[in-house]
Amino acid sequence: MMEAPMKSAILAGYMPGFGNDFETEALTGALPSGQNSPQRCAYGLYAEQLSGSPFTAPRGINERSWLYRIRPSVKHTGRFTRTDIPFWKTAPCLDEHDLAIGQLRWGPPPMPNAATTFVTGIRTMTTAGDVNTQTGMAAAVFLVNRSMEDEYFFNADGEMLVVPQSGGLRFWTELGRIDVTPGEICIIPRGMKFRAELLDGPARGYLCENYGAKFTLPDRGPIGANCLANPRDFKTPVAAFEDKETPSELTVKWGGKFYVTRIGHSPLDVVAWHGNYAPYKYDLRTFSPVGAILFDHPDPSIFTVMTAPSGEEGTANVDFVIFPERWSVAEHSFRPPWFHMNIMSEFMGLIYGQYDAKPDGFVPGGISLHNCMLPHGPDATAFEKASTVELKPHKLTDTLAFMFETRFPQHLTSYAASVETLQTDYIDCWAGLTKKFTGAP
Ligand SMILES: O=C(O)Cc1cc(O)ccc1O
Ligand SMILES: [Fe+2]
Repeated sequence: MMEAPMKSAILAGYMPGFGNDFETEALTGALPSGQNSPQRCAYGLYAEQLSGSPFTAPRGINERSWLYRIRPSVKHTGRFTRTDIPFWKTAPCLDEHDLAIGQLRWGPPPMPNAATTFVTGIRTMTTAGDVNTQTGMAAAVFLVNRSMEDEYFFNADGEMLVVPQSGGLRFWTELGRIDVTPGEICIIPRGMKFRAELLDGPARGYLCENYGAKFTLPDRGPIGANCLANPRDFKTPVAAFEDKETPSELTVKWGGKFYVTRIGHSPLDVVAWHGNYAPYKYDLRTFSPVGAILFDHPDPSIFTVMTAPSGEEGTANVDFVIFPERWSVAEHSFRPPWFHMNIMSEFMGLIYGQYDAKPDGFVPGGISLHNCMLPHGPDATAFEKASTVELKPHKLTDTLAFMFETRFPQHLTSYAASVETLQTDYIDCWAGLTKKFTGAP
């Protein structure tokens, strides 16, 4: 009998690790050995440094890559002119609407009828902080029905955390190709040129634009050297390049405004590179959750995949937290999230399945927003069930929700305040929580 072919743990086309010093070449000998700037590079390539941190940043957070490319980036920009991407908003973006504060929830925003690419299909929901002081973030959905062709983009305002919810995307970036499908995420660093192609019909998902320090892995403290997000599960693409002489346009997001320049070739022309400033992807199903194995419900920070620090210890500019499949085993405990008011502002999305605190109304592709100090918690149905259910070990299967949580209040865009899937009756999910106090113990 023929044996089934052995499946390798190594993902072809990617290099494993988080923040490693990678090296990769698409043509043999393209990468200089032992130095960054030879007098003449192999293949007639130009050497260029792309810095993701100030030159003098401490070693642990110093990030840069050396790119060996057909033309230097300066030849990928002619004169810029202003352009509009009307629904992509940037902080500060205040007073766009007159909706009162409140707990908010949306169904999946509708796919536009017009053609939308990964860039024109961004619909910003909230902005927080200020791009000019490199603090805060913006949370968006993307609704994409067309691939980018001879159209390229880079974001000078922040790194982009892409969380697909349906369909898939292929990011052709300067440093290589990343395919990302629901259950995976990818990060495209500030300044990295790319175009996005659809993999399988229209795509939708969520985007966090992080204006602050880059996402990194949280310290594990007493958890030790393993579990949560393990570095080997982060995958950076190997070098791949286009040598394409066709009329193209490059759009840049800079200071919340958009600029375009027309060029006669593809800017994705990096033949080889080395360094630690690079795009990467991560499969959220490789996250190894650690939780309460006897009683009580811990803080959701135990599920932090990545954190973008703000400079103040323990106070993230953005935390990216997931609620993955897991066993629920706590004894004599109310197992779902408790009622709470938090200083951090929580933007949540659902990739698939059901979220335990909100069995109804929070649907895949939907969004909830619980802003700074606005009370929330399990809805009445979830509360009743979790208060009375027999507490056997129970597996939460086929479920994946996430949260972009920031220290800065999240302000709604006019799109978020007016999109037809805004659930104006969200607050009613707590209406069934009645007074149970009788005075008797
Ligand atoms: O509000 C939410 O659903 C997110 C959340 C989950 C949890 O387990 C504890 C706190 C919290 O904010
Ligand atoms: Fe919460």
